[in-house]
Amino acid sequence: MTQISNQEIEKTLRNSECLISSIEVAAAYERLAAQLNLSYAGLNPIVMVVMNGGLIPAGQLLTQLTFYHRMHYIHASRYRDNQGTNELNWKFKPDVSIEGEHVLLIDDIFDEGITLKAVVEELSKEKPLSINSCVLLNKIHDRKVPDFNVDFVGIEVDDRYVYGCGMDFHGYLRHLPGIYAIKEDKL
Ligand SMILES: O=P(O)(O)OC[C@H]1O[C@H](OP(=O)(O)OP(=O)(O)O)[C@H](O)[C@@H]1O
Ligand code: HPA
Repeated sequence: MTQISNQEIEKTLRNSECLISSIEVAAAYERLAAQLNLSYAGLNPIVMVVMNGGLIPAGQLLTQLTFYHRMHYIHASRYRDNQGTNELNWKFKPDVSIEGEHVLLIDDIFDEGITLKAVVEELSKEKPLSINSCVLLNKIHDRKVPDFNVDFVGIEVDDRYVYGCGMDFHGYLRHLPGIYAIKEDKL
């Protein structure tokens, strides 16, 4: 990923508005953790972080989990091929057996749903006992993939390109503790 100068990044930050504050995000993590703790009590699942974006939400959630679990990760990215079709590019497939296991995927955002749907379809071939997904954000629009839904959602977000809390702006700004977007008049 190409480097962007610090000045350009600072300009992006000046042109950004906060859509969801770090306080609201922290409250969403608490709510999500409480739901997961109820759903997974005693189930001893494998928690799979969907890299890169899932890293920060997973880190924030894991310390609040009260059920015993093992943590692994997968690395998959969406890309549009030259036919305009959405494909999933597997960069790292799980190197553990998930057969007969409860699996919980954690990602940052459910946008069109291409990534999580494809990941769930692929991992389901290995016959896990259950496979569910959890995201910090669900983006509200009517372009979702058919026949798939995410199971645990922290916050609904407007249909804008967002960054922070794991989500990037040209590879940067994943570390921001709130959710940001470019101001409408600066687009
Ligand atoms: O619901 P979708 O429309 O599939 O979009 C959501 C996915 O897109 C982003 O990943 P991306 O492929 O950009 O890679 P990243 O995690 O490295 O940012 C994000 O982290 C989700 O995994
Ligand atoms: O709004 C978004 N921001 C960052 N990454 C994303 N991947 C899908 N949608 C988004």
